[in-house]
Amino acid sequence: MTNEPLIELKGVSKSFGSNKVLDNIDLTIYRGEALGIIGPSGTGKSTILRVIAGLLLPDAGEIYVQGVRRKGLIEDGDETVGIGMVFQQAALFDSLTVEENVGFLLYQNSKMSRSRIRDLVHTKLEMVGLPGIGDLYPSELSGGMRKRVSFARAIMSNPDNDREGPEILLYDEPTAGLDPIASTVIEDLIRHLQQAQGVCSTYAIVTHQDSTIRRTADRVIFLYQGRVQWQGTVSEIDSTDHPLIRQFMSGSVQGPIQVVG
Ligand SMILES: Nc1ncnc2c1ncn2[C@@H]1O[C@H](COP(=O)(O)OP(=O)(O)OP(=O)(O)O)[C@@H](O)[C@H]1O
Repeated sequence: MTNEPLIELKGVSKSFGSNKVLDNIDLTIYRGEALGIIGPSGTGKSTILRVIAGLLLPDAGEIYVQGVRRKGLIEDGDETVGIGMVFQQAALFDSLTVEENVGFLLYQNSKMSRSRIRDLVHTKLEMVGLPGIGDLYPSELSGGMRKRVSFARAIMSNPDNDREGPEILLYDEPTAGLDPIASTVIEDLIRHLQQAQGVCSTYAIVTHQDSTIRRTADRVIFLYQGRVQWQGTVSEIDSTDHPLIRQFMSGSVQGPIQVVG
């Protein structure tokens, strides 16, 4: 990790109706950092990822990408840093092959030849450890394989735009619903992609899984009631006596976190 800010949120707030989900959040993600975002269900973790990704506008506050203030959504196309997002559900199109899913944006938005896109897709599938599955359909894959295909899609880029892949990847619960071994495969892959040259050396990851927090995050922030209530290193999760962290990590229903439902 460097001490160079890649993404900065300053005073960011977001409400849905009367539900204030993010409340004056300040957060910096540094280049090369692996940031874990944890907190109880419904506390705004996916929302903050979507704000960071530029998929959702905050109601108040500013977002800086490499020191430049972002003016709109990512679709406005003036982002200086490539940002990829891996959604909670793999969100693949069932009627398309793996290759068509991974290369979807290039097929839709570029004039690149089919064979060139195929080659790029092949490279990305190799990076996620799934060479040779381009002709299969999502229904023929396991849940873990579908997740890895969605990683391949997130790191696809158009080399004509002078980028080898996104610089920052945002993962929303990448190991949800996977057994412990499949989770380990995904956790290893996340670290492997971070070390692969030129691709997504920085990431933020939302997760509920203990092993994923410990194996994929360097620094962790704890969101609750719209605020960053705690932050520390992964090892400090075990040493802190902060009541929110102690309750959350022990899974106790007794404590300051209000149990909903
Ligand atoms: N598009 C939306 N419209 C209305 N409310 C929304 C919308 N998106 C999120 N919310 C609400 O914002 C709150 C935070 O949702 P969010 O998905 O960010 O939480 P989360 O911490 O990621 O939850 P989980 O851990 O259960 O996935 C929830 O109360 C949710 O119902």
